[in-house]
Amino acid sequence: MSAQILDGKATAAAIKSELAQRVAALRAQGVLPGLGTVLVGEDPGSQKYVAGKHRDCAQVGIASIQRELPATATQEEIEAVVRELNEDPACTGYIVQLPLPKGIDENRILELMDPAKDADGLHPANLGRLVLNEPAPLPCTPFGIVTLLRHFGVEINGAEVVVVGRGVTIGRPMPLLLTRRSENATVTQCHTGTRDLAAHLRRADIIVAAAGVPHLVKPEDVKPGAAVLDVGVSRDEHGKIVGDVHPGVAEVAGWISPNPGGVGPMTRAQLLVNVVEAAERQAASTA
Ligand SMILES: Nc1nc2c(c(=O)[nH]1)N[C@@H](CN(C=O)c1ccc(C(=O)N[C@@H](CCC(=O)O)C(=O)O)cc1)CN2
Repeated sequence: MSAQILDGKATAAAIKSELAQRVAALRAQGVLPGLGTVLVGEDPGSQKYVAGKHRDCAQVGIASIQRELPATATQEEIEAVVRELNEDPACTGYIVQLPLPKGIDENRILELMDPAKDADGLHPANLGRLVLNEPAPLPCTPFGIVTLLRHFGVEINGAEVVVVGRGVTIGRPMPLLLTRRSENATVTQCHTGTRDLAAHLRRADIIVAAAGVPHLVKPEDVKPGAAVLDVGVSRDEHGKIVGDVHPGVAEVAGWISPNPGGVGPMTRAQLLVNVVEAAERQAASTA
């Protein structure tokens, strides 16, 4: 039997149509949410993701502010753009597209952002608030995964979840979201140093595969009926996406997120949620 599809594209469309109404309400109060993006370099994947973010903004009525720098940009030049967006009143939230080119101190750039405008939830103060269980913008991909699972009624409460990966955008924050009382999952974090990944995967009710290793999760390593989220993005020689999950997993799993069309569109939708919520907070504080 084939797994049910965790359709991120359709779920994101529903989120965006609800957001369009909230943006219209903000505009009626004279508040115009504006998303800024900082893109450094010419990585085709990053260019595509940023373009998608601005397409989404246009759909829901959020203004777009785009800053692009060449791959040769210095730390100081990137920091100058970050300082400018911190001060720009038209920019109510923004992101710095990651990864930044080699040699750039990414953490220093994230630290420089105004945490009140951090639409990615990656500023150290916001990650700290997540650890402390305080309200904060949530990192978009983990937030999108939780929303997707909830939307399709996949049981998270009490589930054994295995997260594969330890990067700052997904692997590190994902267990923080899943172990909140509202989600109540038990999480095992695996990574390239994990000795017997298959043994962990076989016990999981939910697998979040975010290692960037093509077809790392194989059908024989998945518990029948498990929910499997494919976050990995590698490319074949034609530029086509190859995920972390082997296609044969669809015959064993109970739920599977397509890739593309699963977690990617949810990442973008949750970014807009963060932008709208920040604008709503700003509107409330000036009312
Ligand atoms: N500042 C950030 N940088 C990065 C993040 C992030 O959350 N914040 N996450 C990833 C990339 N990412 C977001 O920027 C992202 C990945 C994928 C998609 C997406 O819509 N994918 C489509 C397929 C697009 C394609 O064909 O390549 C899909 O899955 O259907 C959007 C955003 C790293 N950097």
